[in-house]
Amino acid sequence: YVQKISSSGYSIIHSKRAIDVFPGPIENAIPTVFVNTSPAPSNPFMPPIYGPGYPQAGQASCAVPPPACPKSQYRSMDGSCNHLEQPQLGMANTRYGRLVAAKYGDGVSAPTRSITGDELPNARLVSLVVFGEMDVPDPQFTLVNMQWGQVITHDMSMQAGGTQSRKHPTRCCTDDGLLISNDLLPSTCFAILVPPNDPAFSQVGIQCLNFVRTLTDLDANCPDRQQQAEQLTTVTSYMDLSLVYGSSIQQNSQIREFRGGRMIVEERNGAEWLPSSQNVTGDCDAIDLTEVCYRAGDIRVNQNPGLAMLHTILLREHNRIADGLAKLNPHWDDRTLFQEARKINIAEYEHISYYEWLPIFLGYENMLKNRLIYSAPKTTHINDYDPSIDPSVLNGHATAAFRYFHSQIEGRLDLAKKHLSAQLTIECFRTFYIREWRWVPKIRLMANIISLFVSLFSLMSELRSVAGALRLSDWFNRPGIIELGDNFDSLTRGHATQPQELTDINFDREIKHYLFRRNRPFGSDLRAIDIQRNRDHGLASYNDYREFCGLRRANNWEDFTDLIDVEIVEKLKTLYASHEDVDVTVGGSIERHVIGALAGPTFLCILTEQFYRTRVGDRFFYENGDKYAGFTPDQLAEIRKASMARLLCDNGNSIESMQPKAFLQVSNSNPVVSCSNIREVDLSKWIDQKVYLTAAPLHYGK
Ligand code: HEM
Repeated sequence: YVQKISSSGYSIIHSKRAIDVFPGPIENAIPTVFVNTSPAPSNPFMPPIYGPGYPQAGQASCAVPPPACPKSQYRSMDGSCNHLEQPQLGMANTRYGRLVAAKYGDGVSAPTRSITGDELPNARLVSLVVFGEMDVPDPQFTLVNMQWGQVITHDMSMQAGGTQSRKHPTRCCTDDGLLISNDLLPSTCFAILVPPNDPAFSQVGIQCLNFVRTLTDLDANCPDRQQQAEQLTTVTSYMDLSLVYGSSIQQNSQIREFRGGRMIVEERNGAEWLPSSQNVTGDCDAIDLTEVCYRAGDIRVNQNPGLAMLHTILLREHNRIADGLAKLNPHWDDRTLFQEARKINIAEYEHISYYEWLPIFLGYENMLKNRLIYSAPKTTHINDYDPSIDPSVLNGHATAAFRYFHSQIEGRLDLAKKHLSAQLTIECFRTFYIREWRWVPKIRLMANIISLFVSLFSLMSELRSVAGALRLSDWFNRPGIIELGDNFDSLTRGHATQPQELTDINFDREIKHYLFRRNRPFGSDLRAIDIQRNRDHGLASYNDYREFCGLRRANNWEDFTDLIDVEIVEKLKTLYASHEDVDVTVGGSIERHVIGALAGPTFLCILTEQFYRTRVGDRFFYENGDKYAGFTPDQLAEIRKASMARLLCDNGNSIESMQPKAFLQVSNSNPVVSCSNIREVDLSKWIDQKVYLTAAPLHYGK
């Protein structure tokens, strides 16, 4: 068992050594192949857009927990009082947690350096040499899988002081990509320098990629700061759909309708959409003020079309539940309807995330063994809340391990229509069979019965065909595209049909050279940013994390070959001065995967630790049987029927069919079926009958 004290003072005692937990053989990873980029498209540069509301350098605040926690059956908006004795745990504007002590260049806050004292190898160079950009579709998983991952990410953390996709007001590079001279350089700058002969950026003379350091508890002068800097995260750590509801009461009140328990929506073309941003040109790369730009519980909502689509679906699900509850309990007031709908929405999301999504990433057996999920009867609570577990999001998780899944991003978003022939067959059936069968000759009846079988067959196989596609970098920060024509449903179907990119060392060109290009020929490189962020946050080395996870500490380069292919280790040798220097973001991303999981042993150890803490450190986790805050056994059984497929069915504009396992591609064992054949959560179990207080469920765990 691993028994380590983290830098924030708590010990990790539950997890077995990674080597014991994952004893199986290791799969081969895809070899790196570096493909040169195409010539730059000739789009003109857009004028720079500045606007109010961006976080400014030096602007960070520390959470102030309430002096006492009121008794509440619902989560607070800012995460406070989830832990009753330490109300600040998991709150917005608190520190990331750390598994392994920080390794700052100056021991306090400066970016990590080599053990030789020199700078670490250039982040863009590492991105180009170690990571590929091949387009390798995943054979099993759909793009919804990747997109749900980003939803979970945005729910759990957001580094302080960043603008994410929007142009940062702190400039480390000039607008034409040159480094600003040292005497004018803001202190939060840590620009990524572009190496000479860069296959993309050198074509247009870009020598510098903007990068602004994350704000820390030292910047914010937090009262309980220690000597070493700890980065702050500005959203609640819990999986509580803070991206939908906001991470403070103020944020929440700007998106809540305060009627019928509903969240604000705007109606256009017969559908309900997220409310509009109050600062269109500031929050989006809008060309004019009439362009659609959304407001939600998280400022990153507009970042890409798939994300805006899932935000919309989660918002509609809230209102769908609130409306359903209002019909069943007409005596409930707005607050009760809002909080109950929020509680159900969060529970469905947690259920989908832990039982449908995470097993794909962490492996079902691994999750069972480490008590992240249970195989329990449907009405049985799992009472594993442990107040000794800190629910904070770990720096090694958010800044290294979870970002490995940037590899799943696809640069082309398919728009999938219902298949025309299937549609025609259904129409034919409707017209002739249903309306006219009474009086048509028998022969026509026979023909129509055949047509019924054909249409059923089409339904059971595949109803979709690709009618177009969006280039990701054309639509960063321009979410309005999802409202055009039938795009919302087509994008939803597309995400449920299209393979995600294979989880490997390849990162799509759209995020490797064109990230947030804002109509310019090139943008930035997300992989280089991930590596630079690793150093900005002073993460301990790959070797340190190996050791922490119970794996063998390498004494030389060759020792890495137990988990990493020899050819990749050879590449590392050409870049890093020592095997002790390898960044965990890099080392963890090139390990061969553990069988049944989508990561190698080091990242799997960090991810497993994180999702254990996120579950067990959350007093409101949906499976808890707390008499006051939990669900009744019958309600819990309903929540456990929630699925990604049904969520998409219920909240599209007009999605009528879906494969039952939406994270998996359509196949004979996962055919597209009518939405009515996919189980739904029956809200009648929420009819106010006061049975709740008398229920005596069986309990698992303590
Ligand atoms: C089109 C999809 C995505 C885009 C464009 C994107 C882009 C970004 C960007 C720009 C950042 C901030 C980088 C920095 O300044 O350090 C970021 C952070 C991050 N991303 Fe992604 N990402 C995407 C999908 C995902 C997915 C699928 C995952 C994981 C499953 C993920 C995990 C993370 C994590 C953990 C962070 C750090 C969050 C924080 O604590 O601030 N992202 N991403």
